[in-house]
Amino acid sequence: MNSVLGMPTQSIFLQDTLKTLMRAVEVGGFDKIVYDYLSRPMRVIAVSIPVRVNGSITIFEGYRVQHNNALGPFKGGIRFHPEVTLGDDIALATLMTLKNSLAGIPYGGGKGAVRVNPKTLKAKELEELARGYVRALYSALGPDVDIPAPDVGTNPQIMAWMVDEYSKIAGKNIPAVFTAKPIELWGNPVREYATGYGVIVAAETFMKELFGSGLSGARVSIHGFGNTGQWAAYWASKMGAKVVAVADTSGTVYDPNGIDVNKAMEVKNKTGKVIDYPGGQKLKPDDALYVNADVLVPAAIENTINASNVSRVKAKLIVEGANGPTTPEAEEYLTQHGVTIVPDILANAGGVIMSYLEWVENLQWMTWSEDETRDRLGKIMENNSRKVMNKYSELKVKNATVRDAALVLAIERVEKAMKLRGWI
Ligand SMILES: NC(=O)C1=CN([C@@H]2O[C@H](COP(=O)(O)OP(=O)(O)OC[C@H]3O[C@@H](n4cnc5c(N)ncnc54)[C@H](O)[C@@H]3O)[C@@H](O)[C@H]2O)C=CC1
Ligand SMILES: O=C(O)CCC(=O)C(=O)O
Repeated sequence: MNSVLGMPTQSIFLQDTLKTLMRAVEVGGFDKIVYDYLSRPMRVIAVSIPVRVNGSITIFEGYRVQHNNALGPFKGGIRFHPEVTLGDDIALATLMTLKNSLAGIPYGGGKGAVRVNPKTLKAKELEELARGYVRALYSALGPDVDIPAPDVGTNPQIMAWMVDEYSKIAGKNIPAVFTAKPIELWGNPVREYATGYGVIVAAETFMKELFGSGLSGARVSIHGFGNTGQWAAYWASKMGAKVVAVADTSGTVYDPNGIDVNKAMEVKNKTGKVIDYPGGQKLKPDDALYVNADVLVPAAIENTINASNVSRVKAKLIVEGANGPTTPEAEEYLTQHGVTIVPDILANAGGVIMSYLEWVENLQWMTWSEDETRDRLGKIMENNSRKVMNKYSELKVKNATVRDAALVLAIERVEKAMKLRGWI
């Protein structure tokens, strides 16, 4: 099957995700049935969404992959991207099941996608697409069924339109069905920066463990300068690191003396291009992966560090802000060369952990303060990083990776839930 409603299903990302999952199932000594469950989604819903674009109707394909709900409602973002495939969406939903399990939150995993370049749509058209997605999927969503949030190409404004559409159909306000909403519409201020913040708490914890000192004075390079990358840069700099490179599709800004992160964020939000930053050397987008840095944060998209470029990476610690940025071949090379990778399902879990806290607030119609929430999130990220490190030191398999340890912990929790439910 090459397409569903026109959306391609092929995905190197999915093949790699399944390869990595199989490896962890073997490392952890799990039964084959566990792989059989986790290597396929429980449900895939494909919908057509008609939207009037420039006066005529365009039909967009929308998807929601509900991967596994043994631990609770399906949970994960919605991606608007012109090249996303259904296979990519399945890979992302699989990672959500594992991420939510490792995070210790009461969620299964899901992910949505629409094959669209949101930058080509006018605001009204984007709103119609967001509302159309909810109308088409209404019966499959719900605060105790499936709770979406943003991912690449979506944002709090889109969540606001979505929660409004869902509430209109339901005939009452139901805030807890979407997370990462604007603050004025039942959101929590921490969610905006939660993913990047969590990446940096994980980086700090691993730096201390591996090198005996935290991020202070360390050189950090950030590839991808959207929600995850910008806030990772911000918190790295706040924790005393020197951010030497930041990159988006317009290029890399490199300054070995350190970039003014606030200025870079201001420029990016004004012109849409980080390359407009006044100062530093201007390099190609992928050069941020290769600069001299102690810590590299890939925060753009999957398959960024792969067999073709891995030998150029110089950092000794890679902290995955993006989902699936390192292919298995690249990871094997890096492991052999003494590089530690803090895997996506641990490193970028700050976003969904904060979504969970927002959901708990919404279910009770209450709010916590920003400081209280960030503190709670930081502690969860630090504890989970330590749990993974401990598991890593227990693994007796040759060439085991931190990713293996994280996945084994994640699989253990889902396996227990599936056993208790009588699924396996
Ligand atoms: N937003 C969130 O809360 C979470 C996001 N993630 C993951 O983080 C990654 C980034 O997501 P967001 O920051 O939300 O997306 P975003 O759309 O806000 O930002 C993506 C950034 O990557 C850049 N980019 C894309 N391709 C690039 C390339 N080839 N070279 C250099 N830069 C490139 C874009 O220019 C943009 O600056 C994705 O893998 C996403 O799944 C993971 C957990 C939560
Ligand atoms: O906050 C959420 O539910 C979305 C998180 C997400 O999509 C991710 O972690 O990749």
